Amino acid sequence: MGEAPADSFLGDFLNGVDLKSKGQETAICVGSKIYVIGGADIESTSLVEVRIFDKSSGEWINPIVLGTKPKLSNGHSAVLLNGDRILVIKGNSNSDDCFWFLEVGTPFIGEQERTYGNEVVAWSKGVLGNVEKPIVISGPSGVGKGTLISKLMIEFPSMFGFSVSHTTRAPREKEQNGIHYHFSDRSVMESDIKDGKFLEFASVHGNLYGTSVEAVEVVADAGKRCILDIDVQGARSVRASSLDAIFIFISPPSFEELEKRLRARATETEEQIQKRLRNARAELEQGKSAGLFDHILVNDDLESCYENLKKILGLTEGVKTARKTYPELVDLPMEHSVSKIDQKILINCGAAEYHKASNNMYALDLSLLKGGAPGRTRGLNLYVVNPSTDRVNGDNQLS
Ligand SMILES: Nc1nc2c(ncn2[C@@H]2O[C@H](COP(=O)(O)OP(=O)(O)O)[C@@H](O)[C@H]2O)c(=O)[nH]1
Ligand SMILES: Nc1ncnc2c1ncn2[C@@H]1O[C@H](COP(=O)(O)OP(=O)(O)O)[C@@H](O)[C@H]1O
Repeated sequence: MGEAPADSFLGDFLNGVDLKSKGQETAICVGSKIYVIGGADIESTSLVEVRIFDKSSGEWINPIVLGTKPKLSNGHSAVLLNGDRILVIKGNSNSDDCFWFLEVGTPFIGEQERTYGNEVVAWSKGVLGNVEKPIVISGPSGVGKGTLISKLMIEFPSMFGFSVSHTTRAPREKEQNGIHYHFSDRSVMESDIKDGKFLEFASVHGNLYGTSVEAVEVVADAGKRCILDIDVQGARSVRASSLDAIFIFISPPSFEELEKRLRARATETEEQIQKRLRNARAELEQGKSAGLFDHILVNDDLESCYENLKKILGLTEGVKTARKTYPELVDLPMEHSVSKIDQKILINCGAAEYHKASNNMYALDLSLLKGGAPGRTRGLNLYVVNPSTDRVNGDNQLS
């Protein structure tokens, strides 16, 4: 327990201005709560601390803090967005590490608070620029998901990356750890799931499978479009998550053909084949669930199914490489001020001599934000503001 922040400290935002840069600590008011963000040891670049002052009870709360915490230098600004997350802009850092989001009231936070029965906040790193939507591919065992995905990865190596799942099942002969799956102990996987490291997980054919947050984010960090090969339960969980994806269900031409393929692959014992076939019937039913899959593809002739998959993904003749271009890095100085206009944040870096005269004012456009905790927050766009015309200059977009 401690004292409430001094009135002068809170004055501005209590008058309706939710911006405050105090160097070491910022305080943002959300409803009846004040979120105080700052380094405990401001002389070092310590990990940031978050405390909450509850105005109605007059008590301090130490929340459960999820996600990777940013290291704060002793200058940062904070802005409340949409009433459910706080944008924290670090001074003295460049644009691939200066934008962070502290989620305080998003659906993810609501879910976590129900799980923990405690006040929860979560950090999500902000990333400039965008990547195309991840692709979730589901379908019964033996339908040809892996075959279709390898064809895509071979034809478009720089465009797609595979989300490497964790599983407790034993590796097949040709499978490599870290490439096809992260083969894991059940106890380790269960403990990581408890720690919030997984985007989704499910028990499939008697084993535990799951997509870690990191598995998806490393692909996007590399500027690639992520492909997830997960079962229908996993697809449902991803639908409910912050990951905005395209959902494709692969269906067999007939149940007999599915059984034939599964047997011909010769990777499972008879008992495992029987289990997979039993589960296939339920999966084929669930694949038709309203609102779950955006596309259903029948994998009869492999080549024509692959052509249809490419069409769905917009891979017409001539498209061979990723469309993403990496944003230019920008250094933000320790001293800067921020103001919010609609979905844009104006960042004024002060003295013109610090930067080139034309580059000391930026606008951060947040209108296309995507993702969020437990993953990164993407879709941030940073523009140079031209001081002579005093408007956001779209031509100078840094991405
Ligand atoms: N929910 C979920 N399902 C997964 C994940 N990884 C793989 N699966 C699914 O688990 C099922 C079994 O996969 P696997 O053991 O590789 O066998 P296969 O489908 O017969 O090749 C398939 O339906 C996969 O789509 C995951 O991370 N999460
Ligand atoms: N359209 C197809 N026609 C015939 N065989 C196929 C077709 N698609 C895939 N296969 C074969 O079926 C088996 C199962 O395919 P796989 O990609 O491993 O399925 P999944 O990943 O969905 O379990 C493999 O031996 C594969 O070569």
